[in-house]
Amino acid sequence: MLPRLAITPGEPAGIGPELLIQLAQQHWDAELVAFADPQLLKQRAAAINTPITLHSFNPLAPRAHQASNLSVQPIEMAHASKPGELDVRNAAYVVNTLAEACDANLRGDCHALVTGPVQKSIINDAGIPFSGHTEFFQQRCKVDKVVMMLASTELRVALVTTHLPLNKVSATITATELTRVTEILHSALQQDFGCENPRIMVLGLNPHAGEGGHMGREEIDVIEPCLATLRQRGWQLQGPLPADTAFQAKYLDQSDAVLAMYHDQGLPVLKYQSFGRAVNITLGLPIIRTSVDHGTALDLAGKGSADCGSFAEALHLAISMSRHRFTVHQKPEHQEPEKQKGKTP
Ligand SMILES: NC(=O)C1=CN([C@@H]2O[C@H](COP(=O)(O)OP(=O)(O)OC[C@H]3O[C@@H](n4cnc5c(N)ncnc54)[C@H](O)[C@@H]3O)[C@@H](O)[C@H]2O)C=CC1
Ligand SMILES: NCC(=O)COP(=O)(O)O
Repeated sequence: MLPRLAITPGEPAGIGPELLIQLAQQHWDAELVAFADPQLLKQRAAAINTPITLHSFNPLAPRAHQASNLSVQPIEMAHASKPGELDVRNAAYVVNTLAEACDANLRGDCHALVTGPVQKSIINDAGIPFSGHTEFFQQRCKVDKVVMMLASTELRVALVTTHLPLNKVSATITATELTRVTEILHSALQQDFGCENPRIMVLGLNPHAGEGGHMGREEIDVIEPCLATLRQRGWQLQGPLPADTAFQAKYLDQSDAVLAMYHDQGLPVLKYQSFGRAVNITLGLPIIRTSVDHGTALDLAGKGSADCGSFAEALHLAISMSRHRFTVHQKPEHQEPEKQKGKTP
């Protein structure tokens, strides 16, 4: 099968459009379909002095990727965009690209969705409540819960809470929430990452995982009992471990994923190790969605100097996940993870 990827370049003033233009220069064993304004893509290609030929996307006519070409599902911007300059008038355009690309996947016109970075603040400034792609696609796909996981070849980190102010984190970590997140992570590790009996390392919330209740009780009251219940299913769940000492080979070598309680507990570690090579994956959606590990980098936009490594990894992962999910009775090459060393498939 020829995987067809719906790709949203994200914030037009950011680096997303030029990263996509640069990646289009390479060979891809897939069809790449940009859900974007064709004028934006042409302008950004000219700005970085890179050729691009655009073709109208036709869901009925698969077109294998050719270097310097892109299929496009045109979505018009409200206003011409300048690199590095946010424009609140284009916020609705950004959201439209996400909605159309998501719907194309739900209809079965595309096999996976790969997103470039959006500027969450400008979307909110436009009066559109938006905390992230993760929550947006959860709502659009009408599922009750999804999980954000970032993965590199060395490490996978999933989050119990995502884009939430720190002062709301503790109250959000209930037994129900933690159970649901662990279930989604466990199932995704089995289905999409080839871990037959996933080993999950769970972090505590408080310093020293609560120091026996002297530095917070969430571990004793919520996390430990929840993990004990889940272990009755035969699941391999380690923890809750103190987050400051958990990220060492001794523990990581024995786990397929780390489950962190909140965004800035887990992601700085992963990004310190793998920034520019990691992929953000939304688990629990009915569609495949991967994304970059970085933001809009307005300071670099239009210069052609931003690193496209993470965007490339997001495309590769979307292709391999599509092949795995959409090819019946065929074991693709990447499906030997129990024996492989890397954390991304
Ligand atoms: N997937 C997404 O849509 C994401 C969006 N964001 C959004 O991006 C906006 C800016 O966020 P920041 O925290 O400033 O993060 P950022 O990732 O945009 O920038 C942080 C630093 O990393 C550098 N950087 C980022 N991507 C790079 C690349 N590909 N190559 C070379 N250098 C790169 C930037 O120049 C900057 O110095 C925010 O609105 C945030 O919400 C942030 C993370 C992910
Ligand atoms: N730190 C990850 C991030 O902010 C991207 O989140 P999302 O927009 O993919 O939900």
